[in-house]
Amino acid sequence: MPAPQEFLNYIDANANSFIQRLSDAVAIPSISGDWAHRNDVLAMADWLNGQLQQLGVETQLSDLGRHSMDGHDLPLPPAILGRIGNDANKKTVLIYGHFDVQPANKSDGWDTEPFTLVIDEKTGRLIGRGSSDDKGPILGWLNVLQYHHENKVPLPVNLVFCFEGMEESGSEGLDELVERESKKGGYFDGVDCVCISDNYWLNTRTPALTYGLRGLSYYKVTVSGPARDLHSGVFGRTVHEPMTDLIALLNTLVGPDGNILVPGVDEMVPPADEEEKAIYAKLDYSISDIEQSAGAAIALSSDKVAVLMGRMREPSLSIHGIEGAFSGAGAKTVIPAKVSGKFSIRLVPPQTPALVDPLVIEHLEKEFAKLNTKNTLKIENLHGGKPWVADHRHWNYEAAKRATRAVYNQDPDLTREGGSIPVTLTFAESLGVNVCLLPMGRGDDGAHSTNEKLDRSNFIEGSKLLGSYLYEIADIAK
Ligand SMILES: C[C@H](N)C(=O)N[C@@H](Cc1c[nH]cn1)C(=O)O
Ligand SMILES: [Zn+2]
Ligand SMILES: [Zn+2]
Repeated sequence: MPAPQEFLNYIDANANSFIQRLSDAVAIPSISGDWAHRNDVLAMADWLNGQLQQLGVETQLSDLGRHSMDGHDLPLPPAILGRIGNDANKKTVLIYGHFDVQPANKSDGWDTEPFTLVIDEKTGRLIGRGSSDDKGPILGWLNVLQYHHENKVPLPVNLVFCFEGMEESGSEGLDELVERESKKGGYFDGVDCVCISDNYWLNTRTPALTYGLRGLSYYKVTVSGPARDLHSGVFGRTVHEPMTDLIALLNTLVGPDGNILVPGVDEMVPPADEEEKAIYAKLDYSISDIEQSAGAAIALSSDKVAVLMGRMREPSLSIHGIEGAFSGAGAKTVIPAKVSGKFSIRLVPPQTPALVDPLVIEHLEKEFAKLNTKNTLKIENLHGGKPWVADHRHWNYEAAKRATRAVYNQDPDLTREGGSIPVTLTFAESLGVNVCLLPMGRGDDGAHSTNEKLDRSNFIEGSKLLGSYLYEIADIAK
């Protein structure tokens, strides 16, 4: 059963106020990875909790305890649990999303202030940190709720919400909560399926449903030696320099062709057969899509299937940054005393952090020993998560396919995502139900990057999509 026409009309008629609400959400810089912004993440939890309550959702804030970040003891942001509807004759759908965002500073290269939503009337872009990842999609659910609440129209399904504020920083504390609440009598007991809107279409024109995510293992490698930063004119070529050792170490991790040089990591993944390659060949995607979203002609291959497999079914290793290194303007002639390289590996089945971590540690220690340095090495695993793949023939996906056809008049691409949402597998395993990823944004949204945006049409049509999906679930469940 398609969503009622009044619902679709309501979303169109209220588009401007929905965008205003997105602007209010973007204005809260809820950066989970920066201890100095922890109060903003807490404020964002309060704001979202208030919005849900105003729209008729019964909520509770679930305390996830405390943790330490960069030497600061901090409260973890609470998870927001919500429920609306308790009709035994209806399916119960669990909605997950995250209200924290990646860091952003104008000086990173943004054209506008990252935490002020800018509406570009010419392009229809809504530009601001979190617009696509993941405040826009969360607010899409609020838009759906608002129609039903204001018009006193019962929802076609029961909804249970789980919104967290630490997704961009390893979802600390959430797995335990999900496992506990999935047990008999727990908050999530009775959930029939899960829907997550926290990723992107493959391109800028074809809606997608996503049935796989890569896992992640995130490492911090610290090399230290001198008791303090040193003058390079006085100490250069007289001491072992931590930065030199670290760069040598980082250089042993990945080749310029993307191949992972840590022995055993790439080898763990079986090669794709012709049948699997045909799946990638069929997707609506071209090299210009990746180059358009990357903003430069820098694809690793001109073969579309090779590029798609690199993102969806192969592991990747990325070097993210060096803490403690000189990075300011000017020409400071320092030898940094302690530097930490940060890198992560995106994992695919059958890889897990437990299988890959020992290989990485053994490799780093072996390569460090080859340097014959007197500096010291420390290896830390900051966070991780397993990869996930779902059955896209399940009725949950059928409902999402029907909703996509109803709203976009198009069949969705079936994709596996290169990013990670570690709690996805926890939901699937703890609840024993199907999880469907129903993205709102486009492949060129620039999530985690500068000038992140969500197209107005994706926000509005995406809100219709989320509502339509619920009606299709109710229809299939009859
Ligand atoms: C796909 C999702 N929107 C996302 O961005 N996930 C992050 C999760 C993460 C893990 N460590 C830090 N962030 C990602 O894939 O990077
Ligand atoms: Zn996200
Ligand atoms: Zn993200």
